[in-house]
Amino acid sequence: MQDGGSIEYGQDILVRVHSECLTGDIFGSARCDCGNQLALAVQVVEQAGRGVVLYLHGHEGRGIDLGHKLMAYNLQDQGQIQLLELGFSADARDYGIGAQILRDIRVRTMPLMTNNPAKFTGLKGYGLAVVGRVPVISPITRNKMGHIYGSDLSYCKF
Ligand SMILES: Nc1nc2c(ncn2[C@@H]2O[C@H](COP(=O)(O)OP(=O)(O)OP(=O)(O)O)[C@@H](O)[C@H]2O)c(=O)[nH]1
Repeated sequence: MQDGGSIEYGQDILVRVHSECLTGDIFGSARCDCGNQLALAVQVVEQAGRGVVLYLHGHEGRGIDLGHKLMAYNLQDQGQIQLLELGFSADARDYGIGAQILRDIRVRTMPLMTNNPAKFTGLKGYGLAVVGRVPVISPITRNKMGHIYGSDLSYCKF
């Protein structure tokens, strides 16, 4: 967790709740934009002079864990999208712990840095309110570009 500046009364605190991604965050994989988004979030908080970057463990592969994510990547490479058929959820992440951590450090209302509207509902409750969304538009990755330009394989969407 990076906490830049003072939280004071916890109002309008810029927050990024980042799901762990070993391949993207640590190794800079171009299969997803996680690494770029993390770097951008840290930079935006630094520039704002105040904010929180919360790095959530247990979220790897959108909650299906690293091993299954790597299996998904292999299936992608073979041109198959079978993870849902194998019984995995499209998004198994739980934001309860993240919400409690934010509450603990006295965040109350926050503009949230995300491109995913599902995070809004996940972080409600525990006395927290999401009062706006700040898009996290990071440099496009090679694989995402492939997706935009017509590949059938959504790089992160299963
Ligand atoms: N299941 C699955 N998860 C992936 C894949 N590629 C990256 N991830 C994971 O997806 C998580 C990030 O989810 P994203 O959909 O990129 O973004 P988000 O967190 O929902 O939304 P943002 O706040 O906009 O970043 C990380 O935990 C990554 O490890 C993939 O191909 N399949």
